Amino acid sequence: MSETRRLELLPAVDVADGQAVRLVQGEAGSETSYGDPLAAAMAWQNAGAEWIHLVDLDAAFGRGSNRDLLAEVTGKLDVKVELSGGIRDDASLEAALATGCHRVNLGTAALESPDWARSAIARHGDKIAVGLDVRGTTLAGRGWTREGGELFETLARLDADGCARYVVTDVKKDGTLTGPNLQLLRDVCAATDRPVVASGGVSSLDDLRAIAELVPLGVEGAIVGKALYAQAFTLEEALEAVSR
Ligand SMILES: O=C(O)c1ccccc1N[C@@H]1O[C@H](COP(=O)(O)O)[C@@H](O)[C@H]1O
Repeated sequence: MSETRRLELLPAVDVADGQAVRLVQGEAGSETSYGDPLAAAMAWQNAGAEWIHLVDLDAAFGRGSNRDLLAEVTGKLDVKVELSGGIRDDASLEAALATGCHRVNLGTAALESPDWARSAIARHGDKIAVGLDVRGTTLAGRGWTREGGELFETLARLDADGCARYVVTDVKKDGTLTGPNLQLLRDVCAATDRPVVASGGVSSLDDLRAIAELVPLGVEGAIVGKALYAQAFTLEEALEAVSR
């Protein structure tokens, strides 16, 4: 008898100007600061996290880099790290992988440099995930400021290229505490046999339970950001909520 997998939770640590921040719908200037990124990541690790979703927002926006800081944070954590933001060429990819992170997310590069993304996937297999950040079914890149094609066409291309996993973010939900876009997750799971990590909008333990219901469809994990920082629930409560 096959056993249903438990939903993985990935607390998010998004870094801008050296600080852990949360944005609303990815809008530059909407950030609330939550202090030292290492302290934030350690707090989630100490609360039982198996993963940290670690994002260099300045690199994603193309306005700077927190590369050394993110490498230091990754090196000090014992849990798995999913690293993203500004990974767009061989140099940034090699630097990201050299941190010892468990995997990296490609965003803009998967939209704008399909040949390079294909080659990165071929070279690194499941060390690479692609972030599909959407408004409706229109993909967004470059700090979510530029449109990057149609979701399902891009998904088909990336599936054919062997992409191992997708991190699906509803940009309009991100940082809003208005609940995840469950239909988007169902639609993506119906279009691919690769695992999907859900991102954007989680506000409550019931939201996490609702995402956990999608595990049999292919949802593997959920990124949780604002709700944890706003103390809507604790990570311990979240882990307990998805454990059964
Ligand atoms: O996570 C955010 O809030 C966010 C906001 C605006 C842009 C990107 C954001 N996060 C993640 O950054 C990477 C994309 O970076 P790039 O395009 O590869 O440079 C992706 O994982 C987004 O989800």
